[in-house]
Amino acid sequence: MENVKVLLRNLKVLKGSLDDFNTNDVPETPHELFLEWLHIAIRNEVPEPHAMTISTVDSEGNPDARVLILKNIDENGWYFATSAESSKGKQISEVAKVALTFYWPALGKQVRIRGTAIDMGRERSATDFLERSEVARAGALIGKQSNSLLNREILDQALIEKLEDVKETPDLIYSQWKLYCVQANQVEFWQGNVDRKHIRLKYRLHENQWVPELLWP
Ligand SMILES: Cc1cc2nc3c(=O)[nH]c(=O)nc-3n(C[C@H](O)[C@H](O)[C@H](O)COP(=O)(O)O)c2cc1C
Repeated sequence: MENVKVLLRNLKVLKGSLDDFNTNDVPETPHELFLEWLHIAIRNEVPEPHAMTISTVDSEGNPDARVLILKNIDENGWYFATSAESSKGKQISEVAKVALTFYWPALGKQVRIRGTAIDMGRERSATDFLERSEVARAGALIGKQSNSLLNREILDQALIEKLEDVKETPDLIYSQWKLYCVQANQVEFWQGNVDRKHIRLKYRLHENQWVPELLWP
């Protein structure tokens, strides 16, 4: 049998010429620095640079994590949207504390955000919902995200029906769709280095001011 341990050990990480990270002159807020890094990722054609892992905990403190798409970022925080009926939706309604993780491998850059997911309310959630493609709206309108599915034919049939509904009533809104904003209290920027002198800069929110500090790698 193949020796997976050897196979894994021989895989390379943090390849190529990675950027330096000048920590002497950083923006006042992590939001601005995040945008700078996101633009670098987009310019460098990092695949799906807006994909992030969102970690939640359930009411018993058991962690959970999955990938979602970042919808927006502004001075208030990082936005994502999902179904309130899903596992993550239920977990957030019980414990609103979440973490977001971005990793852009070609750049050796990681960003870690810790904070609270705030429900943006009915109107903004509806606007986000209507900005989705027809098929994405149809999928969401079925509801039941993260519930057991008996077989794939049921999903196919439900999608056909909901797509017809969406075409007939283009402003149909799935009431359980929620847009959330993650209001951060800590944001860490990690720049990998081939010589393992990784650079870590963490912003902490202290009395409404962002305070950056370096961390040991
Ligand atoms: C690249 C990528 C993007 C995704 N984007 C979303 C998204 O924006 N919203 C969403 O609800 N699920 C998205 N998913 C699916 C989630 O990872 C997850 O499977 C689903 O939301 C159910 O999660 P839950 O059972 O923890 O609630 C995405 C998955 C991938 C791999």
